[in-house]
Amino acid sequence: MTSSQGKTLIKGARLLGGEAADLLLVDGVIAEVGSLSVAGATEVDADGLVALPGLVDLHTHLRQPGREDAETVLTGSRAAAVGGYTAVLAMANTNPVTDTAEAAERVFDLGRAAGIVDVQPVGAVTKGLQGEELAELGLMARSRANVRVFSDDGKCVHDARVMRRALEYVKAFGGVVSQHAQDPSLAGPTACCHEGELSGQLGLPGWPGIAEEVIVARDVMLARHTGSRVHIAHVSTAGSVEVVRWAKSQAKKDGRWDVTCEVTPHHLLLTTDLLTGYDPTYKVNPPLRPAEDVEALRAALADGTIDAVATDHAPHARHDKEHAFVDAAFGMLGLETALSVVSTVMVEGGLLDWAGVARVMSTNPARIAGLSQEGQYSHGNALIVGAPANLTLVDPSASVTVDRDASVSLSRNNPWHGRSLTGAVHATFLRGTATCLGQKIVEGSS
Ligand SMILES: NC(=O)N[C@@H](CC(=O)O)C(=O)O
Ligand SMILES: [Zn+2]
Ligand SMILES: [Zn+2]
Repeated sequence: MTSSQGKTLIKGARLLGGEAADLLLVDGVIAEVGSLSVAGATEVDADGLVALPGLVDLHTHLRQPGREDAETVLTGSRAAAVGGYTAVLAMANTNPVTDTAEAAERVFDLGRAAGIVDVQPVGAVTKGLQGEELAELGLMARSRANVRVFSDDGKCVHDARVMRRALEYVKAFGGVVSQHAQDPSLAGPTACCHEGELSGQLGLPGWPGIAEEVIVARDVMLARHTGSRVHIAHVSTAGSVEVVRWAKSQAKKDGRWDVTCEVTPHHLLLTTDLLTGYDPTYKVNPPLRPAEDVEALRAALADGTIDAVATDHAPHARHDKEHAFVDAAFGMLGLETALSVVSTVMVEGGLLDWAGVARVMSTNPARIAGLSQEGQYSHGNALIVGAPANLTLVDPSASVTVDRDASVSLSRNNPWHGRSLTGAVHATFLRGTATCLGQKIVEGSS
């Protein structure tokens, strides 16, 4: 383990892609920033590397408890560290569902025991994700796990009355409801790809963008009505972005509502025409969309309409994924490749600078998840003296060809396999301790 008690000196990193400086990490915090030479410190050569605050993923499926053959809190934490993350929000659609304080504390404790990233459990909105009765929202919030984000992800909270009650409830403790926006009456139970010309040609039951958009529209109005916080998970259409852009412009006027949203790396780059080969690796919910939607998502991430990039890392065992397209499980891996995809699409594409990447992959997600003010467990901080030493070193010019078999995840449903991307995570530090160094997980950090 790299000097958890000792000192680490990061030499010559470009802070948020700007000026180069040395960073001294001592006892879990950034102790000094400047031109430094420190006797007895472990030195990390960061010449040419960009330093970002540790990445925060608002949307990770860790599969424990229940599907430890696909991922565990430990293996998912390793994948997160390799991907530059220092905190992840673990979705509630496990078995059993994270719908009680005890269940949330179990996930929280597994995360602390792994000790590689801060694992923050997401609480279910409704018992068993059934969409009917509210789960123990208050008890989860007051538990040791300090749950602030609630989601039935995998399922939409489709009953407007239930959504309204949930928003009213979480408002009391500054919680947020993260909505998987998909109206079940517009997206039938067999839908498995974007509804359009191609779904007709392929003979696959499609689900239309409007199934997402009507829920986004309803929920931003519920956010206004309740004065509570709605976060839209994995927005995938130009129409959703339009609704959020409108809601944010209105919210600026009266300050009464708070709407945020996230986009996944795959919806920023992959399009629905990948489905022509019926490869279930590309089967995901919400589905890959046409290029016009992808363009709108990129523009919205650049202009701040979309607040965050979140992976929706969704590991699946081979026997659940390797089926005929209609029968395969929904979801794809994302933690290890997210930064490289964002670097390729947004930075190389001239749409965001590195300060912008820090905003959408660390600062904004930390704020949305309520992790900005948690003392030594705080994330998304500026790289300044006294801040917790959660940081990521990125090599902006590294050229990587993704190899799914090099993954530390237990699953192999990797849609990026064989693709070349520009920009890669070099190292990750959690409270001053390297969890990933030279693109490798640090042995013993678990
Ligand atoms: N994204 C997916 O396609 N699948 C997710 C569920 C979800 O995020 O809706 C999963 O849990 O596998
Ligand atoms: Zn979802
Ligand atoms: Zn998800």
